[in-house]
Amino acid sequence: MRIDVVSIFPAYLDALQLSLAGKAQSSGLLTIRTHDLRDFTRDKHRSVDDTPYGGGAGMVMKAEPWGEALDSLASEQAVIVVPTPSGAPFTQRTAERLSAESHLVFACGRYEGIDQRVIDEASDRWRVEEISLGDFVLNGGEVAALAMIEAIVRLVPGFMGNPASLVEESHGEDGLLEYPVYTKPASWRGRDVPEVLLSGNHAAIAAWRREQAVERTRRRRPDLLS
Ligand SMILES: OB(O)c1ccc2cc[nH]c2c1
Repeated sequence: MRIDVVSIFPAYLDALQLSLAGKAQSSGLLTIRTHDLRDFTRDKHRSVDDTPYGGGAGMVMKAEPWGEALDSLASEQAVIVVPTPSGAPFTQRTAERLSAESHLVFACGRYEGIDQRVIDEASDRWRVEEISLGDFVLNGGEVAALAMIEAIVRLVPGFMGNPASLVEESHGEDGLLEYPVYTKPASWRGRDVPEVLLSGNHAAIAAWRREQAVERTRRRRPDLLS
């Protein structure tokens, strides 16, 4: 999988070179490249924003540099992912679906957003997905892109050292939250690990974990059970 990220703050995405993402890149499983939108400007001031038509507070990202950036970076099969508070919710299903793509281009907006004509023109040429990380507003798309990319790449076959660790995660196929987990010591500050987990009775452990997952989901996310 190839991922390109375009931003006026490309250093925000340096974290992607760490941990698993870095390893996957050295193994050739994954190629992640970040790009400075200002490198696609043509004026001496390297302008990326201007005042909004119709008035209003803040600035809007200019169409020209974005058009040049997407022309240069997006392959025919690319999916252009635009993090935005006005997008469709990003869920584990979204991550699963995008993890099967060969090329993702993340367009990280700032200010009041990107000139709508960029999205409209791109939509005539590539698949474009405007996606929200959640019902809150960040100052730009970079943090959302970091979160989405991590959720996506960990699902790419061969990325995770132990694929089995993906099976019983929150928001997995059963739609439940993860059960509570414990490790040594068996007693800590007067709190003991649940007996069943020390029993060696795998059927009983599985049943307890399922029960805990359902109960946790019912308490914290009843919407997932409806
Ligand atoms: O909350 B967000 O995901 C988000 C994404 C993009 C921009 C651009 C300006 N503010 C933004 C917020």
